[in-house]
Amino acid sequence: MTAVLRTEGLGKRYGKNWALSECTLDIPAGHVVGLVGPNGAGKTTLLNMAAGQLPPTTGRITVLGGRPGASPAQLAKVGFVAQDTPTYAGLSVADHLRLGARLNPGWDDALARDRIARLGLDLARKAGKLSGGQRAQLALTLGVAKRPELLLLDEPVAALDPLARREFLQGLLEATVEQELNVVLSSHLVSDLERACDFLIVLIDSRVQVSGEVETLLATHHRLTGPRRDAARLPSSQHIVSESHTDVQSTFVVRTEEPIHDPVWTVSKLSLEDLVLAYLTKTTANHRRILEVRR
Ligand SMILES: Nc1ncnc2c1ncn2[C@@H]1O[C@H](COP(=O)(O)OP(=O)(O)OP(=O)(O)O)[C@@H](O)[C@H]1O
Repeated sequence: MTAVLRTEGLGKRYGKNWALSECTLDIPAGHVVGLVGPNGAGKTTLLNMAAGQLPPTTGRITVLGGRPGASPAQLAKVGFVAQDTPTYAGLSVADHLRLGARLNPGWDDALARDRIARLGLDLARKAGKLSGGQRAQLALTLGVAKRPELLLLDEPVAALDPLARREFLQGLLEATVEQELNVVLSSHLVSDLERACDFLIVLIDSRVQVSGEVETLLATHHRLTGPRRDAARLPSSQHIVSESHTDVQSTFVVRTEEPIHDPVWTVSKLSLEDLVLAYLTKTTANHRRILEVRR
């Protein structure tokens, strides 16, 4: 099966700074993928490259088997809703639908109108007069009605209130099932992604820290709590994601395919949020170490 998104050593540099580096990913079809990371992690950069709006500095990227933005057919396969919910302030909701119909060969007008009606949006209202959340919903409608095979959404729920967030993500889930749509959506909040996504990419400081199916990630990451122990004493099959110690106690988050038999540990499961936080903690600790060495 063709991968939805495949990257190999992908990187983007602005001047001396890498916005994304050494990014290697293989996302199979049939997923709602959450791309999570703090501000400035490189999420938008990756999505822009997948949409064909930004050329890579290094490496390779293919989307649905093709080069992003390489042809009208490739462009038609990918829907992209950028971070600032791109709509035209002076155009009405109906104008946006007409524009969508004119620009997209696979436009599904019935789907678009049905969605707008369900959202209770007034067709005559100018986009500039909609609330931020309503504009986000309009932008999503335009993305979905294009009937792409892959929909890329950059922070789609950032402007929405909690109820609208839930409705938006629910609507997205329905669309993915009804239309066999693949989705990659970014957020810096794991809680947004927890309900909607079944595949996760954690991007921190321009690098992919971990990626995989949520179920597999949760099954292979564990928290170990027990008497104080040095990290060097953990078996090599246990990859340490984060660690913290008091005088008497140690807590590790480890990634391992192997069962954990050592009786000194109390082993507990992680939530998706715990898992992401563990990677964040690791990166912050590394940062501190680098700064200390430089001083
Ligand atoms: N056009 C640009 N010129 C220079 N630097 C840029 C440019 N675009 C992005 N960057 C830098 O690249 C890094 C990654 O930015 P990016 O927008 O991809 O992050 P992000 O994860 O989407 O962040 P956010 O959650 O804040 O939107 C940041 O350090 C940013 O300052």
